[in-house]
Amino acid sequence: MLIPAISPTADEALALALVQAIDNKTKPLGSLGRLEALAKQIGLIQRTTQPALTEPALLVFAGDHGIVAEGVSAYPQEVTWQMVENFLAGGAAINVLARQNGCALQVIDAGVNHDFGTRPGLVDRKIARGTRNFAHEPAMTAEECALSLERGMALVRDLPGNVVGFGEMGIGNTTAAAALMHKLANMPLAECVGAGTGLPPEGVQRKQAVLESATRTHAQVSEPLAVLATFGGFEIAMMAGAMLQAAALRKVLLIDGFIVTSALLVAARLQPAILDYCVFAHCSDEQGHRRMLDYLGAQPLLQLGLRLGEGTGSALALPLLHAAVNFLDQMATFGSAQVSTQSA
Ligand SMILES: O=C(O)c1ccc[n+]([C@@H]2O[C@H](COP(=O)([O-])O)[C@@H](O)[C@H]2O)c1
Ligand SMILES: Cc1cc2nc[nH]c2cc1C
Repeated sequence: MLIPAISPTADEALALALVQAIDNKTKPLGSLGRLEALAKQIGLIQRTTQPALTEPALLVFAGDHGIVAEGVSAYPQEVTWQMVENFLAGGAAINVLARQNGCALQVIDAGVNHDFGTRPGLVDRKIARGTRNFAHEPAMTAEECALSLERGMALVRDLPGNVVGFGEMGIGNTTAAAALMHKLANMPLAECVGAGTGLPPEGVQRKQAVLESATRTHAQVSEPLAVLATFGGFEIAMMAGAMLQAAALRKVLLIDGFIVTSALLVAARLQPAILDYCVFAHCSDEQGHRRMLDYLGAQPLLQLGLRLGEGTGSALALPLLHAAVNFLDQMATFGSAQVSTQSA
């Protein structure tokens, strides 16, 4: 498997030109706050002082997890395929938000434990019907992990636009994501484990005990792809591949919540420059997400108390990307509007 090359976006001359263009707009210096940093980032990604967003797409990857046999989620595994059906019928939160924000939605079966048959609208990239239970054995083989990454990369090569949002669905995947965080960001499990879909405190304790035992079982695993294969999910690995390809193609990546960010942890270990291409949509209420973002040096745009997944944060942040690009494109400058500049 070939991991695509990703170049840092740094370009001093272009950065200066972008800052000048932003500072020339009819507003007090810096007064558009985070939108200014966003406009600069998108300009650097697209290598222009006139960035534009085309055909944003949201990819929602679904997969099941063998670790659910240990009782680590508040919901049963069949919710994964039932929610996939809901996505296809247009009735989930992400359908509403993607529609509202003019974002195309692709739903990908990365490894759901269900036979969907031929379902129009569902992108079938199924690796297997769920991962193995990593309490006892690695969740995937190295081959399954590599195939997941490759399928994610191929999906993004076929996308027309220059913005890709990421989302996921998978009962049990906050347990997988917590393990990835523990191993890849080197944080104590207690800081990585949260309530997921809504475990009560005893449930969170149980989840932590399951993870403590599993990480002891696989204590020798440390290399990022081995960590991904041991603890990850098919949807997480496919997302990591899709993210790497999207950054290699200089697209803007919209990063959603706890699980999507855990896929980025893997991708960033393989290609650190990927972070230049990432816009962090929001900070999830899942305990652990804030620390995961801090570890990556990421500043999320929104904090709305969301803990849903599906790419809902990504979809909600898309209008802010449009705002950043539009002010740079459409605002008058001090010169063109004949407005006086700062006096002192
Ligand atoms: O995105 C998040 O931060 C997030 C936080 C908590 C839960 N989720 C969603 O809930 C599911 C995983 O929760 P759990 O408790 O089954 O591990 C999965 O479908 C995720 O999309 C998502
Ligand atoms: C109903 C439901 C919807 C979801 N969407 C993402 N994760 C989810 C988990 C549950 C339980």
